Amino acid sequence: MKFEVLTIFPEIIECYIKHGVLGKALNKGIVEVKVYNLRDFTSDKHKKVDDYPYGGGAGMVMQIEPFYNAIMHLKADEKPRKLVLLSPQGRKFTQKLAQKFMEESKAMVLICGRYEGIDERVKAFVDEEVSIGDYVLSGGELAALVIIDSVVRLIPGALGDELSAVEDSFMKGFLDYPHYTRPEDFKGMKVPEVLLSGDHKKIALWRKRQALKNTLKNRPDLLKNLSPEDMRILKELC
Ligand SMILES: COc1cc(COC(=O)c2cn[nH]c2)cc(-c2cccnc2)c1
Repeated sequence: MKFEVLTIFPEIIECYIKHGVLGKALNKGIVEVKVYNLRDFTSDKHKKVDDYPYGGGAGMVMQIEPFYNAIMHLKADEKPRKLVLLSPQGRKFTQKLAQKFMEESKAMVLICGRYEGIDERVKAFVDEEVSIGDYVLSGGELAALVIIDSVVRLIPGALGDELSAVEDSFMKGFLDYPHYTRPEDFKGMKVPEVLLSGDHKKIALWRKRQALKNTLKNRPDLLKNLSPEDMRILKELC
């Protein structure tokens, strides 16, 4: 899978992708990330990318020309790609959408805005407008990294044998169970006995109960389409 990122701060993306799971996936050749500086697609000596908003108002708006020039440059190879604009106004990004992007897109262009936003006419060249949450960031770069990270984790082989995205809690429709590791007793805070029992059936049941308990407490909105067994456990918790 290939990600092409349009941004005025390429170093934000380049720094992050060298580390962890993404770094390994890049080294394995499972994913490719190319970052383009929008200032390289300007036509003035000051490499201007923003201007005052028509109609007045606070702040600056990013101009269409650098985005247009960059998108036309990418499209010159005539390869299919999904163009995604990161914005607070976009449709909500979820694990389900990450799965859809991984399954359907061989290449994605992630378009990062800053300032008060970008010229609305850029959207004529975009396939999707996506938000990672109900808050305003200083720029789309963090949102682009969230999308790259969550989609790459789903690519078969990206996580290696030790991890599996399929096991990720959101893939199962609820929050994760608690995790513990050594020491068994930290200043009197002990690891739950069941996890030391070696009884894998009991451990699995305990983990399911804990996951449902956490989900009921923090994200009841996720509790739908439960299996009869999960519903039974949930009823015990209520
Ligand atoms: C493309 O237009 C944008 C993009 C961004 C950066 O992205 C996010 O904030 C984001 C992406 N997913 N969830 C949030 C921010 C603004 C913006 C800034 C100030 C006031 N109002 C809007 C505009």
